[in-house]
Amino acid sequence: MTQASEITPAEMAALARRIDRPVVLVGLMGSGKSTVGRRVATMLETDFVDSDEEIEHAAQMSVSEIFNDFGEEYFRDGERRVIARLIEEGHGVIATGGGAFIDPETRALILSNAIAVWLDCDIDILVQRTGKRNDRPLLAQGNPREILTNLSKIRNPIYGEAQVRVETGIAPHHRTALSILEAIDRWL
Ligand SMILES: Nc1ncnc2c1ncn2[C@@H]1O[C@H](COP(=O)(O)OP(=O)(O)OP(=O)(O)O)[C@@H](O)[C@H]1O
Ligand SMILES: O=C(O)C1=C[C@@H](O)[C@@H](O)[C@H](O)C1
Ligand SMILES: [Mg+2]
Repeated sequence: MTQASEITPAEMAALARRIDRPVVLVGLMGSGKSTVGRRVATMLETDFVDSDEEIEHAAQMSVSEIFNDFGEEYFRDGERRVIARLIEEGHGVIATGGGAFIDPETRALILSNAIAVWLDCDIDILVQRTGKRNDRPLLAQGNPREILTNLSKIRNPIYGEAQVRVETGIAPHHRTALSILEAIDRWL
């Protein structure tokens, strides 16, 4: 494929045909899994689902309410089941919640049935992006920068098991989506 900024409709269609499994986005809170993932799906002319949204829909509660009322373990159980269903249904692009890929069962399922893409992003950028809303219960438990820094130390080696890694910096959503497609194209 030529440079991403020059992907032609024919090249995009050819890439979409070569992608024979769901593209599953993993990474820390604020890395862009939900917003950029939706763009990737639109560009590939495929469907998009978000595991956090699916859990909220199934429970008829927000992620924060589930954490507050039932605790993180209960949320993780639901997340494991929802992601197994989404993989089984074979969606085009799946945005996971930030902790989903850390669960060994979920990770094994994703790695053997999907293309996992790690959106790797600087803590400074994540702090700035996640600061806009307070709907992430883990970040409400203390200093968001410290929490994100600690999570990155624990999780980055695990996110690193994804087949594809994309460094995402300060760039428009569309540009990041193109970088993801380029990286998948190189990996395939
Ligand atoms: N590449 C980008 N450029 C500019 N803003 C971005 C980019 N990626 C994400 N953002 C912004 O950062 C915020 C968080 O992004 P998003 O909700 O997609 O993250 P997430 O990875 O899905 O997080 P979570 O794990 O909490 O679900 C949103 O306001 C989004 O618009
Ligand atoms: O990184 C995490 O563990 C989380 C990320 C969000 O997507 C939600 O799934 C929830 O807030 C937990
Ligand atoms: Mg999200």
